[in-house]
Amino acid sequence: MRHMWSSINVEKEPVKVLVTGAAGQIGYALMPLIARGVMLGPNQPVTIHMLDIEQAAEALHGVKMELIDGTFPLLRGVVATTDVVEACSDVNIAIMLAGIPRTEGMERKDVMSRNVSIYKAQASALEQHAADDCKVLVVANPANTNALILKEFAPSIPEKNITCLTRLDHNRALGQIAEKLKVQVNDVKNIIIWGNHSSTQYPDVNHATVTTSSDERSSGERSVRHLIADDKWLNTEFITTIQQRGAAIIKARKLSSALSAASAACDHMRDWVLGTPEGTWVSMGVCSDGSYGIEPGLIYSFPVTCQNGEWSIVQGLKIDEFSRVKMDATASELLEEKSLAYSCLG
Ligand SMILES: NC(=O)c1ccc[n+]([C@@H]2O[C@H](COP(=O)([O-])OP(=O)(O)OC[C@H]3O[C@@H](n4cnc5c(N)ncnc54)[C@H](O)[C@@H]3O)[C@@H](O)[C@H]2O)c1
Ligand SMILES: O=C(O)C[C@H](O)C(=O)O
Repeated sequence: MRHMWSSINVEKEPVKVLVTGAAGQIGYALMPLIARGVMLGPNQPVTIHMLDIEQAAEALHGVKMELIDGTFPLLRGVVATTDVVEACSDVNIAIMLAGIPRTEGMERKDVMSRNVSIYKAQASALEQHAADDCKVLVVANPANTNALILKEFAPSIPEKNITCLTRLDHNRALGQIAEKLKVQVNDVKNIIIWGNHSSTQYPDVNHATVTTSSDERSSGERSVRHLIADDKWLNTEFITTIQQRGAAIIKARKLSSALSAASAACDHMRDWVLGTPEGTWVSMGVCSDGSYGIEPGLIYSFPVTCQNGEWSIVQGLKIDEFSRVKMDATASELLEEKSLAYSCLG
């Protein structure tokens, strides 16, 4: 199988991008971003493979018509199908949105029994029909555990190619810090989301910095914790705001987040494929190798940098006692979710 990422042709071959659950609300926000080059870059043609279920086939066809009507120069083809084999064939990237979202009052793991079975079934389709180097991003909830099930039921897909979305939480945390400090969100970096995309996740600002505008005596990066100078807020309200942001959006919209989720999915894939900027890390749910004492094999959100299409966990960060307790609590929840998932699968 050819390796798409090393291509140096001026006229690049299209990358095949699978979007499952494509007739849903994240799909509707995501598709134009992919077609415009926001995910894979302004010079990378794409073919989009959209998968949904039979009941959504007509709506899926409507999205296909809109993509054609969008006259996107990078879009070289659209497949709209309810056939999982056709959808997965030779895809280089898979964005997995398929599943039911939670509604008000539910935790994300409450949709487990419906959603994990989709990931078990679609694991083998991806394993058998996707390109060998296919990069997979699981967005549907419970995202970490769906990705874990996909990994376990597709053992020939390299573990490093299966990830889940915690970039939305990461971006939410950047947004809250930027609002608090009244700075540009672009100037804030190196926040970390540890653990599960759930209400036990731990948004950690201990290594985060803000690029301050230079004056004669000071320029460069300053610690977020130092600039905010309010440990009580950082250790309580900030953390719960990020943990509960998804629920707050459901309460307000009566629907779960979609435009921010689609945007975060693009950020995740773009950085994975094209690389993170020098000196910047991002959060991704990836297979633990035991770093920071997290059980190997769990899909856990870590700080990562990406280069040449590969992510690596940032090593050597100092972890204080407060952080350790929170990182372990979210790891414990993931272990519980794993056994719940297996009991749902029978
Ligand atoms: N990780 C994150 O940060 C994050 C953020 C937002 C939403 N989510 C999750 O993403 C998922 C999608 O959200 P949404 O708002 O687009 O939901 P949605 O209900 O609008 O769309 C889901 C789509 O999946 C389809 N589907 C269901 N079973 C399928 C199957 N077996 N194969 C193919 N398609 C199937 C449905 O028909 C529907 O069109 C939900 O689980 C939601 O909770 C995760
Ligand atoms: O919270 C949800 O259920 C949707 C999504 O995971 C989110 O974080 O917005």
